[in-house]
Amino acid sequence: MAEHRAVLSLGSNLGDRVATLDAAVRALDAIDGIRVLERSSTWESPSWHPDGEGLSPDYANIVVIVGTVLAADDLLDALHAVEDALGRVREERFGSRTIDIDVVAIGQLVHASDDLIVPHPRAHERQFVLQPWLELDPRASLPGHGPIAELAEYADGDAWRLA
Ligand SMILES: Nc1ncnc2c1ncn2[C@@H]1O[C@H](COP(=O)(O)OP(=O)(O)OP(=O)(O)O)[C@@H](O)[C@H]1O
Ligand SMILES: Nc1nc2c(c(=O)[nH]1)N=C(CO)CN2
Repeated sequence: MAEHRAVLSLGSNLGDRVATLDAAVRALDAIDGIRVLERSSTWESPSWHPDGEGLSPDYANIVVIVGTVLAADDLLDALHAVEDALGRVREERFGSRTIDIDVVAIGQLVHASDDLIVPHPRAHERQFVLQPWLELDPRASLPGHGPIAELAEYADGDAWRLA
């Protein structure tokens, strides 16, 4: 399969957040079929949860752009393997975690299987995704939602550069 570009969002709000993000980027790059092409700086934001913001420790988030020859569902499996290797425990939905890796977009693909929805259904409203992504690719657009520069003007919440 030809290589395509995928946008990934990585987040951590437990332990040494930046060290975990660094380890996740290295682990992604080490996978056969995935190459890390670009990495944003680290952004911090209050934890988002459907019940309210700031109920758990602040997150550190980055966006990474990878080139991959993996099919969408295989890419998700590879991300889960990295999460598992870095000690993620799957507990409650939207709960605290050492590492979370989401597929934000794969080129202009629109895809929905039982396990994977692309674009990510909440990415367009998350500053902790839009701000680091804007840093890497200010002209990017999210299929079905439009230019991320416009989405960032309306998205709720706050995110600030950590490093
Ligand atoms: N674009 C996507 N990226 C990652 N996981 C996805 C995506 N679409 C669907 N999923 C599914 O969502 C399930 C739950 O993922 P996860 O635990 O990361 O959710 P969450 O991080 O709590 O919430 P959110 O997805 O809002 O960040 C995964 O097992 C996966 O099958
Ligand atoms: N700020 C922020 N909040 C979150 C994040 C995240 O990456 N950043 N991930 C979550 C996983 O469901 C839930 N809440």
